[in-house]
Amino acid sequence: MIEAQSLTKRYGAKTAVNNIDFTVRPGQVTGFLGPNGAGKSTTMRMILGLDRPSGGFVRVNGKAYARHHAPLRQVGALLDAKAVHPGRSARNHLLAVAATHRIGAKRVDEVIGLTGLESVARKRVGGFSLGMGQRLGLAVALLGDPATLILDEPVNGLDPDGVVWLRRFARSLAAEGRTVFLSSHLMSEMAQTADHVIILGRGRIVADAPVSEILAGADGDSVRVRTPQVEHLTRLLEAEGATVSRAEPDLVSVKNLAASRIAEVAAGAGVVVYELTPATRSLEEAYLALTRDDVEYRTTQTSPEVNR
Ligand SMILES: Nc1ncnc2c1ncn2[C@@H]1O[C@H](COP(=O)(O)OP(=O)(O)OP(=O)(O)O)[C@@H](O)[C@H]1O
Repeated sequence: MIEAQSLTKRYGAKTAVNNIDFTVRPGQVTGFLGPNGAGKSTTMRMILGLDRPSGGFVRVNGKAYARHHAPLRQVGALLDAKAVHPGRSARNHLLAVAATHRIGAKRVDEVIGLTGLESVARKRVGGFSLGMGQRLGLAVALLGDPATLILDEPVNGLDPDGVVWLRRFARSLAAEGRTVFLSSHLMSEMAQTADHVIILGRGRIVADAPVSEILAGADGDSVRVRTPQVEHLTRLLEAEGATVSRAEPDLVSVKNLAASRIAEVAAGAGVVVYELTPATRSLEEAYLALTRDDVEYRTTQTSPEVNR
């Protein structure tokens, strides 16, 4: 269980995490989502006692991380998979970390098996691919058989098989009753892995809900309408009870009105329409809509591939 209250982190004038409250519960996978720079890593670092909050607090399994006598046995974390001595073998690296907590070689070999590292366990970590490095990071996280796992962007660098493996693995850890908290900037990834998501935008929580709820909310149908007479058509459609939001200078998204009715209204008023496309909003779009105002560095591309 992870509990944050009024958790805040400021770096000079910049507020990276702004007074957030949340609880991550055992027995399920909780996804931590947000665009780059939203504050996910900073929050995870505070959970793990690597950064001091400027305000508020966060507890893991009932206590601040630093107050646990054997933190590896409470919390397993995967933050930066590259932070490993390159000359050591994977097994020796695990043995070295295990020794700090009086964890024996038997458990080291167990986690090697759990993470599928048997064939490379005696190879130098320096030659590992990113995916193998991620598996090794996970093996370290699991050494103490912790009740809580915190994984920062764990699918980064994994090949498609690795992604499927990690997804199943995260779910099996949660099924054992553990708290599994993993970050990602991809909603589509979380939709397949997490039971619950907490979405961060510019240091604030913009959603904290079961994935099923976000999916249900994402299914509102809309119609994309491209026209050079945006203002005029918007007024006409709103008079019909539609909700119209502007996506681009000449493009609107229309809800609560059928495409056929939009066409009739436009034709009746002599409004030129270049495009009229009924669209079902994908989960990815729902996520983008939630975080639209919170992206620090925006590209000019606005419509990602539909991805569910
Ligand atoms: N040590 C630091 N000093 C100053 N600013 C920082 C520091 N660490 C993070 N920030 C700023 O805090 C904000 C949140 O960063 P953070 O890395 O937590 O975001 P994130 O959601 O994890 O993003 P990413 O996916 O890019 O890692 C960003 O604006 C970042 O530039």
